[in-house]
This record gives sequence, C-alpha cells and structure tokens, in this order.
Amino acid sequence: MNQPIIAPSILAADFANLQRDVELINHSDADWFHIDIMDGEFVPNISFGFPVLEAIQKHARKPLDVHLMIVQPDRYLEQFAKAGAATITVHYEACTHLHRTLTRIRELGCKAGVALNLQTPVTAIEDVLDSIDQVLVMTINPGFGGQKLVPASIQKVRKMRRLLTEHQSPALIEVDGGVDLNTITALAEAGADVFVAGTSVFKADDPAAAIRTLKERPFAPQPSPMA
Ligand SMILES: O=C(CO)[C@@H](O)[C@H](O)COP(=O)(O)O
Repeated sequence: MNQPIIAPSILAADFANLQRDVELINHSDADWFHIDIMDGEFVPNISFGFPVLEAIQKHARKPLDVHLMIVQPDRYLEQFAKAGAATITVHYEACTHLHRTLTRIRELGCKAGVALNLQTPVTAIEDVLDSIDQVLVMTINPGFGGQKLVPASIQKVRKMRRLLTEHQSPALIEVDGGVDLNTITALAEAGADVFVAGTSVFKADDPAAAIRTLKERPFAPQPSPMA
C-alpha cells in the first residue's frame, strides 16, 4: 500500500473564509486541492465557477484536481486549464467522444481523469485506458457533500484495481464521497490511491489534524475482531 494522497474537497470549505481555508490546506499534510464544479444539469446542484476557481488558484500552493460534474465538458476544458487545473476529470456519462476529450485534456498540458458514477461498470473505460492518468470511482451519487459512502463501491474499487493491473495501467484510482476515518482503510486496501475528503476535513474541529490522521489511518494497526 502506498502513502495515501489526500485531496480535501473545497466544496465543504467556508466560502466566507476561503483564503483562510486554502492556506490551511497549504500548510497541512494534504497533497492536492479537490475542486468540484457542478452545473445543475449533470447533477442536481450548482457549486461555483471560474471566479472562485481563479481565487483559489491565486493562493493554492498544491495541485488543483478539478472534477467536472457538467454536461458537454469539452466546452470549458481550455478555460479550466488556463485557470490552473493540474488534473481535469470528466464524467464518462457526460462524454460522447471520451477518447477525444481525454486527448484534448492532455494536449492542454493537464492530467486526464475519468469519473464513473455508481452504476457505470469499470469495464466502460477499458478501451481508453492509455489516455487516462486517473480514474475517479464515485463512492456516492455525485452532487452533494456530506453523504454516506455506498458500501458496494468498495468492491468496485477492487474491480478497478484488477482491471488496471491486468492492463498494466499506471493510472491512479481516486475515491470521492463519504471518505472518513471509518472508510479510508477499506478503500485503501481495495486499491485506492487518492482520497477526496470534504466533510471529514472541513467540518472537523481541527482540519489539519484530521488530514494527518486520514493519511496515517490505513497504516494504523487494525483492532482485532475478538476485541
Ligand atoms: O464530488 C463530490 C460530491 O459530488 C465530493 O467531492 C464531495 O465534496 C465529497 O464530500 P464528502 O462526502 O467528503 O463530504
């Protein structure tokens, strides 16, 4: 098991104190910023757009991992690349020509990610694996923070790990939704590399300590079943 990559989700930050929360992540053990863009059409919620992303980018000292929960993402790829995205993840379900979209993301100098909703089988991306740097396995229905992880998604992460191993793909597996101290170990054991955490970080009394504990938890001794 590798050291987990922790990506706090800005969606759960305090937007009235955004610079404070960005600095908090800068000075923490977190690895990336996770940025959720929602359009009110692909998901039943609207988050924020370019002005907020640019404000984050101005202060962020770690890579911006941008998750597009929007229809026809091709329309905005260039703008997200210009706004400083290190990785752009699009939804499989939102792309008619996924290979073209992923190729364009790489041409723009970003890492290319694909997100799969709960019902989308891991094999959906088998034929475009060469164009993918990161697979985001949704562990909730996208659209809102603060939901409980859907347990079946842990088995899906395992299946994704098997698929990537079988194809010798170096793509990272990211998980998103309901990631906390109770779920991170099972997700890491199933093969996840990147852990998006919103509520469990920003709603903690001490977010920096919460990040540290999330990073260490998969390596902590597990309680014996007899205990
Ligand atoms: O993409 C999404 C929601 O659609 C996530 O990134 C959430 O922001 C994760 O939030 P928590 O489940 O950690 O609160």
